[in-house]
Amino acid sequence: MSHAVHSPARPDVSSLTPALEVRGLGKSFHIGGLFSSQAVRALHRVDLTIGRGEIVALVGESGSGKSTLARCVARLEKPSEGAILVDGVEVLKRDRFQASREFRSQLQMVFQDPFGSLNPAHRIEHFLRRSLTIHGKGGTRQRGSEEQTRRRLEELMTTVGLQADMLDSYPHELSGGQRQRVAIARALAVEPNVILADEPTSMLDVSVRIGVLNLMRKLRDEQGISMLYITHDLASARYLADRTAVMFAGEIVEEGESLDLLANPAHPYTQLLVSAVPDPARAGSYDPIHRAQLRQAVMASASCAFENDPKQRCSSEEPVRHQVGDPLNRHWVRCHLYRPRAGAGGHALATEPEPGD
Ligand SMILES: Nc1ncnc2c1ncn2[C@@H]1O[C@H](COP(=O)(O)OP(=O)(O)OP(=O)(O)O)[C@@H](O)[C@H]1O
Repeated sequence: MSHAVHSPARPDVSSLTPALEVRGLGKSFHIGGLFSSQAVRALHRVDLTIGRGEIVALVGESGSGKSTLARCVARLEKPSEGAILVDGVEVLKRDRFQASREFRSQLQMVFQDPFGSLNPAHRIEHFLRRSLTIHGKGGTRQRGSEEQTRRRLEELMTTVGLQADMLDSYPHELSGGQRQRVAIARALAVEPNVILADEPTSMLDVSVRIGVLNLMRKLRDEQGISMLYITHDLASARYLADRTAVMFAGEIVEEGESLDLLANPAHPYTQLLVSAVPDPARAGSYDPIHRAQLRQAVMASASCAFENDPKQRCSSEEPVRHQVGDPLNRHWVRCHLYRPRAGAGGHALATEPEPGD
């Protein structure tokens, strides 16, 4: 795989109002039945910004909170606290119905399962036409003749790399990769500024994954669409995303330019994830047994499994952000163990306690 390529024509995203901004987002789920006071904290003080025409990958293991974040942003879940700004407008303060109408024309979600999201009784044309007429820009009913609508539907199919005559097919006549392209076309019909893609390739054959990733990249480069790309797969994050954010136990613990972050992971959890990716350049470095032990320690720990400190500072004191290396890489980490390495902007995990500890 090659690395994320930035088109020279793309704007400097840092100078514009972000397409999506999440501030201090928290979400707890009540569990254990009616009389239980137990709750699971799925998200905690999550801050995330996606610039215009930028793809940000959200990576982390199962249960880390990635889908909950996407579902809160898509307003499929109600966050317990925090703010969500789409194009600079705070959406949680808006009337729910109004916000959801506006929302769907600005922000679309593409789900993991290309099989479950299309009703088998309808032809492909039905799904795209519905998005176009109900949610498309220009009001509840898209203006224009039937001929124009059909042309637009064909154009959408071509944009996602499908033949126009597949509009007349049923979902079962398409492959998984083709169905996921239809799901993307359906999102595009609305002309959104932001797409939230939750594991869009994880149920696809390896051979067709790259095509879907390339399509997402094309939509960013040619249409300036911003994306939150949720994945377990670090290699695809490096391939596709401008920046990558790492989620651990409901918090974003590290974030930076994808290439820099994945080459120089600063948080022990990110290092754990990176160590699980077989890499020919690190021959012999992947030890599945060691990785399984580390993972078990992470999952079993009530506090931070990485903190080899009896005082468990993480449970009493939230770690602050530290910049990692060159500020241009916008790479930061939140970990009590982090110590900047003296000199060339590198980093290291502390092996000795901080002064005063
Ligand atoms: N509706 C719910 N009720 C109770 N707990 C929930 C609910 N949805 C999510 N959770 C819990 O919130 C945490 C985060 O789950 P989430 O699905 O967001 O993780 P994820 O990183 O997307 O995992 P995966 O990659 O497996 O989808 C988990 O502990 C999960 O059990």
